[in-house]
Amino acid sequence: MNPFLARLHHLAQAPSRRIIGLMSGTSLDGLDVALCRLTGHGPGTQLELEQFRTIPYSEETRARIRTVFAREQVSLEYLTLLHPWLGSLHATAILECLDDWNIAPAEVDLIASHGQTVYHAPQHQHQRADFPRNATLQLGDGDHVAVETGIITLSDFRQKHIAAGGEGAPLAAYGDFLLLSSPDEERLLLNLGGIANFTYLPRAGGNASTAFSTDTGPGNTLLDATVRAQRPGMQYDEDGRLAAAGQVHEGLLTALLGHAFFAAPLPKTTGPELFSPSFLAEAQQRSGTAHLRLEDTLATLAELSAVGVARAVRAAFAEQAIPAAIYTSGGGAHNPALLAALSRHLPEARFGSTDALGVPGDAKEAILFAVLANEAVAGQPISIGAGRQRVPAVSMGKISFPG
Ligand SMILES: Nc1ncnc2c1ncn2[C@@H]1O[C@H](COP(=O)(O)OP(=O)(O)OP(=O)(O)O)[C@@H](O)[C@H]1O
Ligand SMILES: CC(=O)N[C@H]1[C@@H]2OC[C@@H](O2)[C@@H](O)[C@@H]1O[C@H](C)C(=O)O
Repeated sequence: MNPFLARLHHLAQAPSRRIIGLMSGTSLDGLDVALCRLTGHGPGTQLELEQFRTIPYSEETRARIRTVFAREQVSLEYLTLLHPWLGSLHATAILECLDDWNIAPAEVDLIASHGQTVYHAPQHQHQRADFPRNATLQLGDGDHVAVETGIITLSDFRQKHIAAGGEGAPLAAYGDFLLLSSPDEERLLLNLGGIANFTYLPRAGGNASTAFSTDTGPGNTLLDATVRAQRPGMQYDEDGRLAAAGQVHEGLLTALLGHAFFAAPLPKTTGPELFSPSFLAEAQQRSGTAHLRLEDTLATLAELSAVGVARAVRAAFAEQAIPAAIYTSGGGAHNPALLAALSRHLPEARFGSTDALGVPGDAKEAILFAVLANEAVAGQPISIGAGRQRVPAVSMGKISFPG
């Protein structure tokens, strides 16, 4: 037997596994590295987050990713070169973290690598009759991660979800369901990343098929792009100070909310391919607001993110009451202007952070991929939200051996 298969066989039967989850999201701020000890599998999964770090991307790395990121047309040579280069960059980041944490690669069982999304193309967004399918592309080849770290690596998690009928995202529901369901309350878990999404969790032991996750629209992506364009050197509106100093412009907000995405049925996914600077520029032109003060534009964009969330939440529950408990995660959870807008649009909800549930918000997405790898190796194919999501039970992630 291939010794790596024997190792996987052993890992699958072990009571627990030490797994590094990796995530680099649409904000391009860096690579999130979560060292997890996962005990058991399925609804009994126990998480111990041993270490977590974000390795910031250098300006050069950001520029390289932006050369292809969310662009309809790119150099095929550049894309080909970027794929292994990013895999190698991620491997180096892992080895640096392990060195700092005084952990040898041989003491880690698996790596779960999301890769870098460079293009997300659900059918409702690309609308091409010649390719009537959902599609998504993540770069950072898993073989390079495995060979350079010496650790068995699972990668490219989204393709199976698409092959089975989904949009390849959000996958959050799988990890949220296994780690954060509660017998005491139904919950919404709201991730405010570049794109915002939420997971609905019924009470643990209730009707699991009602759990699901959906994107809701922009989280920080338009806020970040606007700040970067108008304040060179600034990456984002720290603590939402600029947005808090502005006024929402109703004309611009209406123009932005006019896009069909906001009225589309759930679940749905999106990305910066749609919510781009040109999406904003068109809405500004239609509403005659191109010369608004930066503060007012940011206040309006924070409002847009909050209204997107509130509309999707209300659409999910129609005439019924929404779950009272909403737990936030992701970088936008650090933005008081965004949180204030959310509270205004969902006044009946009680907002907290997933930190209070034992899952630090900044690490949650990286942990998700460790959970998916744990299920692929030691668990069963999982089905979440059969009622709404209509994706049959799947195991996600492709396996790369280090040799
Ligand atoms: N103190 C802060 N004040 C305001 N905004 C903040 C703060 N800290 C982080 N952010 C926002 O969070 C962003 C990073 O969020 P996060 O790392 O969750 O995104 P991501 O994982 O790349 O996105 P996605 O979940 O869409 O893939 C920053 O670009 C910024 O907009
Ligand atoms: C295609 C893609 O990378 N989508 C990301 C992105 O970032 C947030 C939102 O858009 C979400 O749909 C997804 O990531 C999380 C981890 C998910 O799949 O749940």
